[in-house]
Amino acid sequence: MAAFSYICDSVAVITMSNPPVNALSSALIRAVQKAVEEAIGDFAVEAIVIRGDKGKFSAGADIREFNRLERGPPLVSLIDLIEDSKKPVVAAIEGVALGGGLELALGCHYRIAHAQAYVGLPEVLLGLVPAAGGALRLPRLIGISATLSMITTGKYVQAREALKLGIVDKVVGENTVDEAIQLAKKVIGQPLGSRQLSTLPVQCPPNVEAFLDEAMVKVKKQFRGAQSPLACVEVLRAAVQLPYLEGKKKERELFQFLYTTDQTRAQQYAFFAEREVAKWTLPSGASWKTASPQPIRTAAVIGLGTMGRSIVTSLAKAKIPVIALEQDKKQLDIGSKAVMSLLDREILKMEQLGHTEFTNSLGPVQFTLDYGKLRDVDIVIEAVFENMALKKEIFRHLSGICKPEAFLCTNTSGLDIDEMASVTNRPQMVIGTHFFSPAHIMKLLEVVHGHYTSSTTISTAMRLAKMLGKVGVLVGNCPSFVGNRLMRLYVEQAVFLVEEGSKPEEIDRALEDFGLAMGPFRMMDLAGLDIGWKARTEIGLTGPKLPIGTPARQRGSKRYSPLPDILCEKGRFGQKSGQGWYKYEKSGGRNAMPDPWLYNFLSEYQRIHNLKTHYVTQEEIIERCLYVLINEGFKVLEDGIASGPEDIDVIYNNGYGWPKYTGGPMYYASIVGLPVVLTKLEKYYGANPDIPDLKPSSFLKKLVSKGNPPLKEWRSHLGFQSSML
Ligand SMILES: CCCCCCCCCCCCC/C=C/C(=O)SCCNC(=O)CCNC(=O)[C@H](O)C(C)(C)COP(=O)(O)OP(=O)(O)OC[C@H]1O[C@@H](n2cnc3c(N)ncnc32)[C@H](O)[C@@H]1OP(=O)(O)O
Repeated sequence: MAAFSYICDSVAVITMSNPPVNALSSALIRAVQKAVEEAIGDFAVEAIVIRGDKGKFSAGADIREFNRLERGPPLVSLIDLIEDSKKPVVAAIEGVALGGGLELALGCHYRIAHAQAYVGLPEVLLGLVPAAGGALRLPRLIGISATLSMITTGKYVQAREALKLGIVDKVVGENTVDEAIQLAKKVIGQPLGSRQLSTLPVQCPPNVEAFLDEAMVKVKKQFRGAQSPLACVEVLRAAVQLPYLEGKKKERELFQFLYTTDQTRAQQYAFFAEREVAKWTLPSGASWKTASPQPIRTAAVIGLGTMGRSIVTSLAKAKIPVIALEQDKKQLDIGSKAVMSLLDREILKMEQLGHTEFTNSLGPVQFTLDYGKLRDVDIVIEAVFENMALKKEIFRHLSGICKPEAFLCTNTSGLDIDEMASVTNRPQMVIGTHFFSPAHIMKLLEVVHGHYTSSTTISTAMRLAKMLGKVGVLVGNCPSFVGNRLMRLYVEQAVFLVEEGSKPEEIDRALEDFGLAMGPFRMMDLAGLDIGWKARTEIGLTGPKLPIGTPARQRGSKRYSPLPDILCEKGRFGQKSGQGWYKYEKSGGRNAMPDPWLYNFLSEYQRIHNLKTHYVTQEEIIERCLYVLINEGFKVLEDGIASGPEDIDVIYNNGYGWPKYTGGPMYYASIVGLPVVLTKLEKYYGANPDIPDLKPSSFLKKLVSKGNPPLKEWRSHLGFQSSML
């Protein structure tokens, strides 16, 4: 770890070095400070360039140091030292300048960026605000409105957009450091006043107070429950209302407050959990370290339904040439139009951001009816609808056509990977890749490891996730895998609560107030109630296969609610039919309105089934819906379907709209306290013995009996003998 300087003509070049991302640890800050002081004091130096080692400027403050007590020299004073320098300082930005890294660059008098570099202030994603002057300098450079959008979302901005916004002075295609040195030489001796951002006025829209009030309302709505986006608006208010130095105090105060909250701890946990799940290990000893992913130069997607289209789009966005196959001309025409329209939208989005090169860098898409075209692809992703017989037929076919080295993936949300693998000539190269809709936007990829799947296949699928900009989470093969297995119980619990007297909108509101992106009833209406109905009909839970005489509200010894089936029988499929749990302005409408028809229907249903209703509190809604999900999470761990609680949390944070500021369901359980979760589950199971999913899992009980250990120790209490991974 070092920040060393060399002098090129009269320009000192200071290199920040702290692999892998040059995070600004105490030691690095100290080293940079020393180097800057030396350069300022050196008569031979007339200008300074600051760069990051190994093609990365800096990913910001070292997050790993956040929880440590010892602290080095503050980043803020280093940045002030740079800005106050009488010798011009140029930031040469390659790779990333994020958080404290961008704040440091904003302290420099000039910024040059490589075209592929990204800048951003993502502190909000860690439950914090920029606090090293970033929220005060940026609005002085690019204005309140653009700063607001950047700091409340934490989005990363590519160099060309940064140039358009005015964050950087120049974008170069190569030799960023040399260009920075040239610029530094050119500006030697020029006045620096207008380049010292802290001395400039904030660029405000007219009536800035009203603008900020409105922003606060919007941000509250958009990031329901999250504290840091609100603090971001507050820090901008301080930038507007207070002189720079006073603003700095406020920035620090807000940071200090957020720094002690549960939310920031949860978000930091979520950040590291996302990185942790990439480091998969199997009980056999195979792991991300030892397995070698194979190159993916070309791909094919089979089926151009909703999922297939967006998977093709996702591959094209990742610049992977893709062949899209459909079974007949009509489906191919419909599918190809849909894909082209998705790609057009992506191009438009990128062009609006100033990425003119994007159009040319999409992977080419070829549409075909001919399986023969798949002969040479490296990977095939089957994305036809959930029908085992059809999927097997396709896999049998692929087995005979594709080159022996080709990997065969299935996009299924819960079917048996081994059954599909068994009909191929390469079961070790078959793997589940469960995408989430829309696949070109959602970050999660559940990578499902079958009994035969080789470690090379796993590492290739995990590499694919990374190439697509997604978080891949390795899970075992069981019905519905991890995400949907937990989700089914959560949704079922919500329906039971409606039977017991609650209303869909009350349940949705309670869970949305908790922070979930969408409550279960709005979610069911959006996804389409007919999908679950079809699946339940196929397995005989309802419909003609249901044995005559089966009690309406019981399957085996378990409670069952036929409510969703009855809604479907009445043609209420959700948004697509204009009616479901809610009513909509029209078929395909999105505006969910409570439906008086449903209230009457529910009263009648409760009367027919002789149900005693009770007042369901918000607390009961949250606890029953979430704890049943969490309980299943413990069972998933016990069954060896996920290797640790982090995997479940990453799945929920990235695929199910779980509020990241609670860390994920398992982290949330650890904060509530496992003894509390256990006691509540025992209470609810006692009151509802016909819902066995409320019966506390033995792993939860074990952890409580071991004294409620912290989440990071849970894995060590799991036996590997039952691992499905
Ligand atoms: C009592 C309170 C005190 C009050 C004091 C008040 C005064 C306050 C003043 C100071 C305030 C400081 C303000 C600054 C805050 C920040 O800067 S917060 C950090 C902001 N930065 C980020 O959030 C960046 C996060 N990182 C990323 O987005 C990505 O990692 C990347 C940089 C884009 C690289 O991506 P990729 O190539 O895909 O690699 P990854 O796998 O993600 O990461 C590689 C490894 O690097 C680790 N890492 C990444 N960023 C950091 C970081 N900032 N700190 C530490 N470590 C980081 C990551 O964990 C990976 O590690 P391994 O898994 O071990 O390989």
